[in-house]
Amino acid sequence: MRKFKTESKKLLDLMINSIYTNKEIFLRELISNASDAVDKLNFKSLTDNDVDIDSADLAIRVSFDKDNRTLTISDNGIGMTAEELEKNLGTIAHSGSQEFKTENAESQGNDVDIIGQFGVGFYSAFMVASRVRVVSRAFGSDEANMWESDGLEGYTIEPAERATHGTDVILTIREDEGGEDGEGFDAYLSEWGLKNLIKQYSNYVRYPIQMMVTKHRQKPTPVDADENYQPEWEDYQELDTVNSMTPIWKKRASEVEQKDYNEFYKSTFHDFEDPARTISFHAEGTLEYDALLFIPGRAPFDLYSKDYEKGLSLYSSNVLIMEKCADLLPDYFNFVRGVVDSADVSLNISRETLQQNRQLRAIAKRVEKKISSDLEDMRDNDREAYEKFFENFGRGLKYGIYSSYGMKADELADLLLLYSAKEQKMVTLAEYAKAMPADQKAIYYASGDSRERLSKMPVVTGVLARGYDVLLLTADVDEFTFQAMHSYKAQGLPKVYEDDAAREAAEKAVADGAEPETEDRTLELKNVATGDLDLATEDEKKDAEEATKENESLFTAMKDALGDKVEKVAVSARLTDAPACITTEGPLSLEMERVLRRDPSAEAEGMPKSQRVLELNAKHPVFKKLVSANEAGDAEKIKLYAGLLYDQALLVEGILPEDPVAFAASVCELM
Ligand SMILES: Nc1ncnc2c1ncn2[C@@H]1O[C@H](COP(=O)(O)OP(=O)(O)OP(=O)(O)O)[C@@H](O)[C@H]1O
Repeated sequence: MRKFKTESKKLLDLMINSIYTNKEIFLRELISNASDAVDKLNFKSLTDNDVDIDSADLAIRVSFDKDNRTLTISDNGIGMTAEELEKNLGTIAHSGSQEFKTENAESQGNDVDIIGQFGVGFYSAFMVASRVRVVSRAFGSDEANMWESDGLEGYTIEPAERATHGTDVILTIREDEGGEDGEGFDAYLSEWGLKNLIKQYSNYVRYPIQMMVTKHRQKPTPVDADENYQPEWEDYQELDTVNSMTPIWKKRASEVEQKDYNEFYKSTFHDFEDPARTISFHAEGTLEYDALLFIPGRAPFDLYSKDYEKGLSLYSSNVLIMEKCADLLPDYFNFVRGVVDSADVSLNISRETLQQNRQLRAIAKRVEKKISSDLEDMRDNDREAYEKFFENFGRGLKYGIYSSYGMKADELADLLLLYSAKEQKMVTLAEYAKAMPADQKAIYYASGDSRERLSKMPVVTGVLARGYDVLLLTADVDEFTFQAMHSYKAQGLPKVYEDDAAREAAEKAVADGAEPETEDRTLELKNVATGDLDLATEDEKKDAEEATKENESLFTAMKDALGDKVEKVAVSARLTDAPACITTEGPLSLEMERVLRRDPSAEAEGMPKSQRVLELNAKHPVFKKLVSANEAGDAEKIKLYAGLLYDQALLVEGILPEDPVAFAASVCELM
């Protein structure tokens, strides 16, 4: 017996016990070796006239013998001589494939897709096998040899028999340890287990991977069968190609029909609906790769659960490296499914991940750009589909802005759709800004749990009455997103001229045929129910100031009656028809307070409270009643009215009075 070199022994031990996290990948490694061997012979036949083979015959075969616990991976590739067996399999970390690649680097072109590079993959067989035999006959030689080892001390090489060129790798599979934590080795001796592994890791290997599979058929009806004959069925075995070979992402988009993409999507990503969009591209440069991405037509049920795993499948030379490579997708595009395939990425030795995150980052950046521009295209050219997309996945985009504290707003803000109270449909922020009257200075929004209710709220109707649109936000995350964004940079708005002379000059220029001037403007996002909207005209402001001055004692009395429910009571500059409304000062709006309160831990942690203001409409008859009660010194009435106005203003916002019984009693008392 020849002994493994000492270093090799250590390495072998490392291989078997630590390099791989997943034992099942041994099959991927052995099939990749077989594919390399076939590829090398194919390459030779293309470059050497003496090598006469029919490339249609090149194939890999997987078979098993349950009774003897053997699994065999055969190929009719280039094979190995005794010396090559010694060099390639006797020395760990010697890669004949890497050598082949280097030797043929110049003439190689696109005709080969050699997978091997480290010279270790073969030994992963010992993770599942107690003994490995390799029977090989080099192309052009009439001798065969067998390499054999138990993966511990050493190996033997002896003459053997093989009818034609190629290699059989015969594994004696370890005994199954059974039980829940057992190794499940028996799966490597079963048709479905092997088929699944081939499909999972080696589906796109360029050469057919054949296996005898069991099929079911109806037996022919006997000639003498009468009407009582019951059809009989039988199992039979047939050699089948298990892998689908050509990776669809390597084909040009123009060569593939959408229905084929749809089929691929559905079968690969287990969806029953067609994807909403298919994005395929080929990147060239320092890092060459193909990518095929899908935007699903519906949200998977677990998208917003913590079990949901984002990621794209990463392939290298048609072999699966990682099922879900999370680094390839930002969180807000976590719904995208697809594949990235690159022969250029530097794999780590177990071929389970990459050595360099820099490469992943470069791919991820490009992938993100492609997704964004595809979404923009859908938004601009197929609004109906985009609305559906946004319904499914918009929450993630909003959350992306919020969780990055607005840093991702530049990338994501234009992908948002929001409901316009004026247009009564979903609009983008750019569309909102474009439709604004020239004097509008901010983007207005209201936030609550139903569009219906919001559109009737006095703070909303007040702003609408001034001719300004209001966005009605109804999702939990909406207002948090808007606060994180703070503002939106609208591009190409009609220029606003501060002084008349400049405006007239510009108008004249346009009349003379010049293009109207445009400008970019940063618009603050303002909640119509918080702070000062600064919408009142000079006259309105003056009226409000006067009413405030004249009724100071009334406001003090009402504030005293309401206690710490409100920060203050004041004259409103935003109400038109309603007698009163609740607004807030500071960053926390009523709606945000309500969303935060839904978190059960909020109360215990000392929930921040919004600073509420009871605003009164000085033009409303109710106000006159308050004034006369105050003049009459009727403190009881002021208290009753203050409480009622406060509760009903909250009711309009969809917030129940803190003490509904007291509220009902007050209404009765008034009646
Ligand atoms: N079926 C085969 N036919 C011909 N040569 C083979 C076969 N399997 C392995 N070899 C040779 O043995 C060498 C070592 O194989 P091994 O799987 O350990 O490494 P590799 O494929 O070169 O690299 P990697 O570790 O990246 O898979 C290969 O480079 C190849 O030259």
